[in-house]
Parts: sequence; C-alpha cells; structure tokens
Amino acid sequence: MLKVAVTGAGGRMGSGIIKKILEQDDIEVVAAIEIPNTPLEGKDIGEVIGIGSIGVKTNGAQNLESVLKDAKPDVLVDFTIANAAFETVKIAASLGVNIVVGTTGFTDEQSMEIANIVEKSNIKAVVSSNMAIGVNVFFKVLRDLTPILNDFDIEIIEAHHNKKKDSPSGTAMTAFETIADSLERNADEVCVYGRQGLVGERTKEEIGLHAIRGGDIVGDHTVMFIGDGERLEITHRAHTREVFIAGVMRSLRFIMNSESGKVSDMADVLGIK
Ligand SMILES: NC(=O)C1=CN([C@@H]2O[C@H](COP(=O)(O)OP(=O)(O)OC[C@H]3O[C@@H](n4cnc5c(N)ncnc54)[C@H](OP(=O)(O)O)[C@@H]3O)[C@@H](O)[C@H]2O)C=CC1
Ligand SMILES: O=C(O)C1=N[C@H](C(=O)O)C[C@H](O)C1
Repeated sequence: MLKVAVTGAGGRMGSGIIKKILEQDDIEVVAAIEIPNTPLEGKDIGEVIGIGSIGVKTNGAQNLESVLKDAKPDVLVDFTIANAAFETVKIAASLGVNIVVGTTGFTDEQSMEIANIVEKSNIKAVVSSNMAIGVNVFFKVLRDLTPILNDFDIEIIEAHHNKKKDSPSGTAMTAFETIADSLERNADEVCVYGRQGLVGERTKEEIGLHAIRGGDIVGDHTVMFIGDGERLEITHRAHTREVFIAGVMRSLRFIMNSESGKVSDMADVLGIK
C-alpha cells in the first residue's frame, strides 16, 4: 500500500485527490495538512470535505514535521501556494519523503532550489504545472511546431476561475518557456505580460502572455501563431479537475520506480519525452 500525505487537503485539488485515493486499492491517505493553525485542526478530513469520517485527522502545517514523522508517508502530494509549497518540500525532503508537486507560481529561484533539494536529499519527485494528459501533449506539440513557425508572432492566452491566486498560470509559463527554448530566445528578454499604453509596435522576438479570470473556468490555454494572412491556434481546455487528479494518480504509481535525486515531470510519467 502506498502511503500518501496531502497538503492543501481541504482545497479544490487536495480534497479531490483525497476522494480519488479512497477509490484506489493500492494507495491510502495517512495524513492531511492544511494552513498553519487552521481552525479545522483535529477534525476528520473526510468530514471537512463532505464525505464523512475517513479516520484521518486534519493537521495545521505548523506541525508538518511531526505529522510526517508520525504518519511515515511514502509520498507527499502538494497543491497549495508557491511559498507554502517551497517550505513543505524542504521539510519533506529532510525526512526522506518523496514528493508530487502540482502547485504553480514558483519563482525561477524556487524551482532551481527545489531541484537542488531533491538532488541533495536523493528523494524521488514529480513536479508539473499541469497533470492533464492533453496539456502535456500540447507542450510536446508546441516543441515540435514552434521551430517550423519561427517567423510567426506568438501570443499565449490563459483563462481560469475567479478564485485562482497566481497569474499567469503555471501552464502558460511552461508553454512560454517551451516556446522560448525552442526558438533559443532569452526568456527574460522576450516575455511581455499583457500590454497597456503607448507600447509601440510589436517586436519580432517578443512573446505575449495574457490572463483572463472569471466564473468557474477550470483552465484554458491557447497559443496563437500569427502570420501575415493566416494564423494557427493550438488550444487545450480542461472541463473538469478530474483530469489533473487522474494525472496525480498516475504520478503516484510512477514515482516509486522513478530515478532518485531527479525531478521528473509529466512527460516522464506519461512516457512521451
Ligand atoms: N499541476 C496541476 O495540474 C494543477 C495545479 N494547480 C495548482 O494547485 C494549487 C492549488 O490549487 P487549488 O486546489 O485550486 O487551490 P485552493 O485554494 O482550493 O487550495 C489550496 C489549499 O492549500 C491550503 N494551504 C495554503 N497554505 C498552506 C500551507 N502552508 N500548508 C497546507 N495547506 C495550505 C489552502 O488553505 P486556505 O484556503 O485556508 O488558504 C487551501 O485549502 C495552485 O497553485 C494551482 O495553480 C491546480 C490545478 C491543477
Ligand atoms: O489554479 C488552477 O485551477 C490551475 N492551475 C494550474 C496552472 O496554474 O497552470 C493548472 C490548471 O490550469 C488549473
């Protein structure tokens, strides 16, 4: 049985992951962690997420280290916010707990530090801005397509629900980095976040990133390749969080056989590198 701790256990993704794990024969939830000093402390997480008692208490993240020492999970799954996830990764790694991280909004420095921590502590890790199969095929298509359309103007648009805290989405940032990398452009120099005011004509190199927020949109991403007289648009739309949760289940089954000391991504999990 694979033992899993979930941080952000009461959130949209965390609660969905716990519900899905309960349907699996080979995976179990052994710890549920919420924000530090949560008023939910001590309550059964099943009651908190509306499915009735499952025999796992909710803990505040201020006790993360002792909770992990007691519960001894094989893997910690984190869908929270970047600064919290960064601290959680440090604690999990120091205890030799493997990690599946879907949280987005890390700075470049945090992402690099996570890779260093994983290497130094020799844990196993899957980190991905988007766990949906379709999005990871979308990234692969972008990698193949971009060099062919290298003289087209490229713009990225993402749309998400009105509760999302980070912007642009992690997926849009991964798409941007994939494209900039394929074109051998310096990501810091070519990134343009939205446009406002007298910005002048568009440069050939720039890549625009635009974020829409509203209602209950689960997650849409479009890359527009715009030429003179034609344009090609590649779009992925998530209709339900179940697609991300399915990716987490695949990651959990993949991780224990993955390489230690290295951050794997969903392309590794799906075998589409
Ligand atoms: N990789 C992927 O496929 C996907 C990634 N995501 C990403 O996952 C993250 C979470 O998204 P979502 O579930 O919608 O967000 P939610 O806000 O619904 O859930 C986040 C949860 O984490 C809790 N939390 C905050 N800080 C801590 C902490 N220090 N320790 C433990 N729990 C904490 C929050 O509590 P409180 O509400 O009280 O602050 C909340 O319950 C985002 O970064 C999002 O972009 C989302 C979907 C798919
Ligand atoms: O916050 C969300 O909801 C999502 N976040 C991820 C991101 O930032 O890319 C993945 C997905 O789009 C949903």
